[in-house]
Amino acid sequence: MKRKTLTKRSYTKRNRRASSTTANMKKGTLITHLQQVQHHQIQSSSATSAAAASSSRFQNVLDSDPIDPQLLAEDVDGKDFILSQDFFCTPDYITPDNQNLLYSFDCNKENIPCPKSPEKVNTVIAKKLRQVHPLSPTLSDQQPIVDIGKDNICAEEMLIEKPSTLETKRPQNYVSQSAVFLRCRVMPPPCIKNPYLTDASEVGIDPFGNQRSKCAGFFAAFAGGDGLSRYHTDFHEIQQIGTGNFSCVFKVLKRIDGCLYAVKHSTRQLHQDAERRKALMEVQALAALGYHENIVGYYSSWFENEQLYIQMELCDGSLSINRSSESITEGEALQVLLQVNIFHGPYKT
Ligand SMILES: Nc1ncnc2c1ncn2[C@@H]1O[C@H](COP(=O)(O)OP(=O)(O)OP(=O)(O)O)[C@@H](O)[C@H]1O
Repeated sequence: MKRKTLTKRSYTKRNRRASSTTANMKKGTLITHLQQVQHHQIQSSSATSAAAASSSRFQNVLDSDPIDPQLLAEDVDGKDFILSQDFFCTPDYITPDNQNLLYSFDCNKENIPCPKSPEKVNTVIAKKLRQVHPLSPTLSDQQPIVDIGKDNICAEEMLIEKPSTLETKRPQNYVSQSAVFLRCRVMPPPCIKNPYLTDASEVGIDPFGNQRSKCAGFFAAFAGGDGLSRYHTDFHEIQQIGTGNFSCVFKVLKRIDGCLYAVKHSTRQLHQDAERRKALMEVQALAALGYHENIVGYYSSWFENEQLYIQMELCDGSLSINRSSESITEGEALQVLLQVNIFHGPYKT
């Protein structure tokens, strides 16, 4: 950062040129420079009081302690000598950033009209939208209106229209900010390919498929009444792999971790508390059992659209015994019995 021998009130063009010259002078020309400055300060009829004081201080220094120009020239010669404000007893001012403004500002003139502050613009102000967490408690419908294109929900590029007294009319094509955030919240993320799974590619799904780019159409197909679907937000449904008495089971890809799971959900809506509690028993049993190689793994469960969803480990092949025509060996039969027995108590040999 440049430092200059610039007093606060010496913003005249002439003083600035002198100061600038001083700042640029670094080596071996001290005497010449001091004489020039002294001459300039004395001759200048338009010098300010601060400049005059500075000049007289400088004069005092020269008068009280005369310097042999020859000695000083020898001293200085060959050495880096920075002329600092310490020598001139002027304060250290850091170069202002907006010097252009100062150049055009002549402090010698009195009654300078104060520059007008920019008038408050009453028109629409375009502003970059701050990224706010969708669940932020500060969100409300009272916040500025967001104008977006139909399919463009990229929050950073959205323009906020500030309420204006002149513009009482809302544009036709607007949605509230909270609605936009809600829409962003439920937009499903891309399916991520899990690099730790060697057979992940066999799923055959474009992990960054086009489903996320057109969320409006996407949710029209899936969402329940409230437009939210955890199932479709978190999972990509691949195919149905089984049906039970009261449920159906789907092979799904979890978008965030790129792994395959089975999600089972009840086929009908569970309106009554008693129905829900009964359905939950399966979940609670699975959760309580914990991990066992012979028990299907349990991950999570939730109610959605009054249906119970259970996310489970995806088992190879079908658990249904639909091989009635095929004979099973005694060993296989024992294995099945063993696995079934786990649900009723520890197997003892
Ligand atoms: N985790 C899983 N992995 C692979 N396939 C599964 C899984 N869970 C269930 N299935 C398939 O879905 C079918 C039905 O599932 P499930 O056996 O849990 O239903 P159910 O208990 O018979 O039905 P309900 O719970 O409605 O009485 C199974 O026979 C099996 O083919």
